[in-house]
Amino acid sequence: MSHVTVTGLTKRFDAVEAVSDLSFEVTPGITGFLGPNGAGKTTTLRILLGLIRPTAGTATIDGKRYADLPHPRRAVGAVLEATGFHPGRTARQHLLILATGSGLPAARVDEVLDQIGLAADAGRRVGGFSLGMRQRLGLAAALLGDPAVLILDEPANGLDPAGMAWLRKLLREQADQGRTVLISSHVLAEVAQTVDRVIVISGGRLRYSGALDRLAGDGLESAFLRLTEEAPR
Ligand SMILES: Nc1ncnc2c1ncn2[C@@H]1O[C@H](COP(=O)(O)OP(=O)(O)OP(=O)(O)O)[C@@H](O)[C@H]1O
Repeated sequence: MSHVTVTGLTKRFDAVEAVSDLSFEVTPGITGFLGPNGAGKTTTLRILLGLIRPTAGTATIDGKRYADLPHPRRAVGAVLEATGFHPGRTARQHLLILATGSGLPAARVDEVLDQIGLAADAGRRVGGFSLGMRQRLGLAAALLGDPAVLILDEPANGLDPAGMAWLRKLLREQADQGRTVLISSHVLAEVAQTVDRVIVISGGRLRYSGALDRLAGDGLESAFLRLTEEAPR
């Protein structure tokens, strides 16, 4: 059973403490990682994915830091904001380079293109893709290694209502297959239809971790505001 564990995590950027002694556990199913702008979500996810070092504490996937995972792309698939795609490459070329670099079979490329609904556009240059198509391509890249953990930073950005419904269905299928899915958002209402559990942070600190329906009593938006207002930094 794959799990993500954050323990006593702190990250300081000069004078700013972006994350402060943060601890939580993410288990299989879909968990929303929520907080207002600047709450520390992206910083936490970047530490989890080994892109920046914490000042203190640990963030692990199945008990291992990202850098210590023997096959990172098979353990965790991630889509962070502003994923850079070379505009001159086609979607298929892009995925093939990633697959080859990670020792994954080339056959996975067409499987994920199909799964993500980009098969018909696989030969087009990414420079001509819409934001929603880029989001799909990012997801295709995350799914290449068939990982047990998916980490998605603001995956709904750029998706129209049909795209959102499609994303919800895809993530539910992943969770139903026993995967652990963590999705960040600064809008609770945006992910409320998608998630089972939520982790709410504000000012770099944990405000809530638990079932979504325990929050829903007094309305999701007001629960979110109550949890995240007056967060001391
Ligand atoms: N590289 C950096 N250098 C300096 N400060 C940073 C850096 N990265 C993040 N911060 C600061 O850390 C805090 C948390 O930022 P972070 O991007 O983690 O928040 P977030 O919850 O992802 O916000 P958003 O919803 O707006 O994306 C902010 O005050 C931000 O300005």
